[in-house]
Amino acid sequence: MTQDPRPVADLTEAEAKAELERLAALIAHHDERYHQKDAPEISDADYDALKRRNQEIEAKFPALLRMDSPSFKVGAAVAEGFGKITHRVPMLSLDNAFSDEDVRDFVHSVYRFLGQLPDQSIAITAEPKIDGLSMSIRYEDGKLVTAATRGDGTTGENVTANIRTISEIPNQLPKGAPSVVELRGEVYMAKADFLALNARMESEGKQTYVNPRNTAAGSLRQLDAKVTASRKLKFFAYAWGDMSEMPADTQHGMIEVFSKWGFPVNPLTRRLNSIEELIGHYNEIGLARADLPYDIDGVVYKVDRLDLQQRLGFRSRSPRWAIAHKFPAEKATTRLTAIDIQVGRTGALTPVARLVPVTVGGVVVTNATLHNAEEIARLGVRIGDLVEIQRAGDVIPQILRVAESPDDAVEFEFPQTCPCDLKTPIVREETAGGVEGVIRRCSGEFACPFQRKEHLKHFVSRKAFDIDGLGEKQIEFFYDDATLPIRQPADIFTLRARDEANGLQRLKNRDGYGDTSAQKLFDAIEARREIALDRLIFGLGIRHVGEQTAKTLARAYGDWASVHQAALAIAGGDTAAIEEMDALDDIGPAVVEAVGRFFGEKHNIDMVDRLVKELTILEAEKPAQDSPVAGLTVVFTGSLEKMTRDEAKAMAERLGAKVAGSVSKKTDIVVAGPGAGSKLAKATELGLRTMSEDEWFELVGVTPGG
Ligand SMILES: NC(=O)c1ccc[n+]([C@@H]2O[C@H](COP(=O)([O-])OP(=O)(O)OC[C@H]3O[C@@H](n4cnc5c(N)ncnc54)[C@H](O)[C@@H]3O)[C@@H](O)[C@H]2O)c1
Ligand SMILES: [Zn+2]
Repeated sequence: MTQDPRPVADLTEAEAKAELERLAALIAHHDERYHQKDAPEISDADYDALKRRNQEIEAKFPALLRMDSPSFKVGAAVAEGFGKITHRVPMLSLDNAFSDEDVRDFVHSVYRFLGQLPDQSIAITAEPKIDGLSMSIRYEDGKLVTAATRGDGTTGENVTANIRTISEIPNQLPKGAPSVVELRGEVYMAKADFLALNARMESEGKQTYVNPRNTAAGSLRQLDAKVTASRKLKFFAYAWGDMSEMPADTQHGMIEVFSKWGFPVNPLTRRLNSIEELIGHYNEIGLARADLPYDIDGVVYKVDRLDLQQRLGFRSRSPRWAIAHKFPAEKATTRLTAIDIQVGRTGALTPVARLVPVTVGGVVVTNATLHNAEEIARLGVRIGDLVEIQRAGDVIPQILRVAESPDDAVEFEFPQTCPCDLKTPIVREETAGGVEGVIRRCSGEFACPFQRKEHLKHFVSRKAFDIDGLGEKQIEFFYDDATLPIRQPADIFTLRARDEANGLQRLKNRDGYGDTSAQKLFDAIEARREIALDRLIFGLGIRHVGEQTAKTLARAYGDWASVHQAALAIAGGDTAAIEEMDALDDIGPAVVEAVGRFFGEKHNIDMVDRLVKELTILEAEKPAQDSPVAGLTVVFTGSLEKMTRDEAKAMAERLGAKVAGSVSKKTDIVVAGPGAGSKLAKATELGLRTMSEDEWFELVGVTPGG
């Protein structure tokens, strides 16, 4: 994207025609990547540059204007899988201003259009331009009825169920609100929630997201609203569509009404009276930008009076009464002095570029992520290079390109071992997403000091050992404790004995522990000395061995001795053992390989041996082979009335059935409670066997509660 295109002034008409054709196709491609797939390939600044070039050529050669010109288009068409909603009032885009000059031009054009003299001041509202995705939410008689994305401006995606999961958006308007209200605004993800989500993705060994905007869009445009619900999306109201009645006559007044109705509105909104004030406010927001809890990419100016808005009207893709004053791309050039390897919680090794400190958009940047070895190769970056960096969406700075490479720059060699110095091999993993998805990990797992603490947290987590009073916080506390350290799982079960050796004096009377709480902790630990086989397997934190896989393994092998023997055999390369595990339902080569790798490391074997000595491991319950649902795949949906989801799942599994989260052709039975929605619809569509909760109990011959 950095190649210099030919200046517009030098283009012949034939060249301009070809260039417009190229740009139309290219921009349409990037629109689809950004709006439909939530996965842009180029930066917003580069995208905006393409649009501007297109506009400049069109301005110089008006006769060449294409029917499919990007200048007329808004967003992209509705993605597959969603219902469509036609907007009664179109959802448009905004014209952009990139300089103070552009802002002046905008204000002057407003005055000119209205025939107003410059001294008759026209109030203009300034609102931060939230970097999320716009949403139109329709209320009828006060009740939320539909919600739609912008789509191509005319038709959007029906995301009503997803929007209902956002707690900041009321389901009900207060009494007295107009009978039809189409409220519009921006759904976004706060930076902190984005970082927390990424930390979680990382701890689950999944590839992380790139920025809050795409993550918010991707989280909202989910066919399964449960995913949306888990993502903590937020909202700011700033516009409207179809309204049966107008509750105010200015932009600012409308926003105040929205706030009274219970919608979040942005606190940095101002009503201003001159170009100088607009630019002053823009500069102020620019300085505050880095510290805001959410990403913004500019300031939107809107003529405040709604009657004037109406007179000004619309162009094909944007209103004449508003403009987005964008912040410049946050780029800078600096020297790369070193590349360090950072070890994440799951052992993922990320190369980090150390930079000569440089200020980018008001923030001092000293590091930039290089993502993985493939990215280093793609950029061709070497130590000592002058690099161009960008703060993308305010999160982690990225290296865009090498600006200059001196002769004495040094090639970076990706290390063969983890900085933890265990000399355990680095494992290269390919997750979805091509070269971007390649992750290298330290295979040290429990033994790698960078990973051990996180493994311990996993070990005590709810679906593993689930020890009351011993959670993440306490692991942090005990991990580095001088007198009673917990450095590996077995240490948890020796905690009391170690304390006893000191007359039970070490734990109590400090850091919040008294007689009772210390005793309570010891009791909770004792209660878990007897543990279900699947919880133990899951608790070990073997890569790819999640809760479900742990259950499958437990059920298949029955007892710990058999699991252990099989795992050691697999580590030793025993083909029969490998094939046996590989043949299990839902278990693929990745799991078998991970088990083999885990039990191929002496430190893991020792850790497990020490732990197992402390435990009584229960045998797995054998699933009933003669049950009427043995071997079938069941989906529970809707609200169950006689059992919880967990109970339903456990019962079905006890009866030898497999419980799935989503309906597919492979589903055998769908048990639907009241309020069952899309899953039931899909089951009916696929002609699957569906039944009520009661029919389910009848089928399996169980009396609820009995
Ligand atoms: N990187 C890429 O490949 C790529 C591709 C397409 C679009 N884009 C980016 O998307 C944007 C262009 O798309 P666009 O058509 O949505 O235009 P836009 O983002 O420039 O302006 C319109 C949008 O601004 C948002 N907005 C936020 N706060 C607002 C407020 N207070 N009042 C009104 N609107 C507000 C709304 O969602 C509205 O739809 C640009 O930033 C562009 O760089 C990038
Ligand atoms: Zn390591």
